[in-house]
Amino acid sequence: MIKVGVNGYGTIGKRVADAVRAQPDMKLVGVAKTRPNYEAEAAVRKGYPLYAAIPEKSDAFRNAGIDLAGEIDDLVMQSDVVVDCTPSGIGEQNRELYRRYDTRALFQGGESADAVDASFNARANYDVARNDDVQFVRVVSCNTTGLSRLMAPLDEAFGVEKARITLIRRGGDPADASRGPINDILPDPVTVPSHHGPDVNTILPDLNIDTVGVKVPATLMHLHSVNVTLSEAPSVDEVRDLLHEESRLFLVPDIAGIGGTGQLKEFAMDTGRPRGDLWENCIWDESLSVEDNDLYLFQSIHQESDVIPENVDAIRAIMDAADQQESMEKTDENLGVGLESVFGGVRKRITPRNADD
Ligand SMILES: NC(=O)C1=CN([C@@H]2O[C@H](COP(=O)(O)OP(=O)(O)OC[C@H]3O[C@@H](n4cnc5c(N)ncnc54)[C@H](O)[C@@H]3O)[C@@H](O)[C@H]2O)C=CC1
Ligand SMILES: O=C(OP(=O)(O)O)[C@H](O)COP(=O)(O)O
Repeated sequence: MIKVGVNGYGTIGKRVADAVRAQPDMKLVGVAKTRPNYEAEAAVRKGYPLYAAIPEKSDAFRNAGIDLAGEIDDLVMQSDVVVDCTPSGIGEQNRELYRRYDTRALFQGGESADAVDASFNARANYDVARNDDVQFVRVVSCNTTGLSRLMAPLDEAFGVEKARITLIRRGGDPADASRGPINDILPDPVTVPSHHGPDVNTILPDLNIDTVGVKVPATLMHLHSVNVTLSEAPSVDEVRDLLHEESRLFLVPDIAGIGGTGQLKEFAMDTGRPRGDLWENCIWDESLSVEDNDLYLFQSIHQESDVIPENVDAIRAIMDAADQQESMEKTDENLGVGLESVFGGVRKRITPRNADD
């Protein structure tokens, strides 16, 4: 049983805690929070032991009538792995805390690749974390996760000569009132190519990829406009069959009448997904096209949740507790990953194409 702590219980942390609890081979030791807000109350209601992320603020919890299981050092001591889900840049400051107790830690995409021993995506480079020398692993950001999951099977099956991606990025998360834009479209980053391509290269070092990003007044999901020049010239059906084999790629059937990210989220909520989460890349099936060697498609990424199954797999990988296929299938099975649309028939479970290597 892998003992897991979560440090930082916000958009990502609360989802990681729920996903860990759903795994039969993991025990959620507890979650660390800075203040007794509505998310702390939810953690208590779920029975998650609560730890003070900042010891000096412990009294705030007691004054709010919330019993603490301890302070952050106690959580780190009791955990085999801590999943650090603090705001961008804070994780790096916590490395010494984890080192002090020789506790392995996962960081999120807001941390620098230089701050860790390895950057991780379960489908593209799972084994990179299965090394005794690896104490700190970064689960790459939602956009990099979505791009790595798509490029890995395409490169394995057809060879990728060059990928060119335009990322239409949401301005902030729905619950994040401090962000925008409210009424603008921003080249963001204005420098091109953007940081996303090099971030994908922390996962797929040899991939020839250029990305550009814009930010728009939306909160629900990101949207990628994808063009990939392949070494071969597959048919659209060959590409469709390949993508269908991946449990974390959902081909949105045209018959479903899902015209955008709002209806995608509505579909997720209608299917009963917790918080309306979409752990999978959502690729519009109708957008798939191949012109000679050039593949085109649109995919949407639910930034709040696509990294969640990746964190679960990274826990097993850093503990060397399972191989890629075993972990991804276990994660998918216990979390419920692998959208099965009644329109598109039951999806095949993932069998990583390099599983037989
Ligand atoms: N929200 C998103 O779309 C995505 C975020 N990420 C990354 O995940 C990480 C966390 O992001 P979010 O969950 O969105 O942030 P968030 O702001 O929703 O949650 C962060 C939580 O950490 C708490 N916190 C602040 N300082 C802390 C400290 N010193 N110790 C412990 N907890 C502390 C905050 O109170 C908050 O509850 C960041 O690196 C971010 O870049 C990655 C993919 C997508
Ligand atoms: O868009 C994201 O990161 P990325 O575009 O830098 O890959 C993630 O959703 C986190 O971004 P945020 O820091 O705007 O919340």
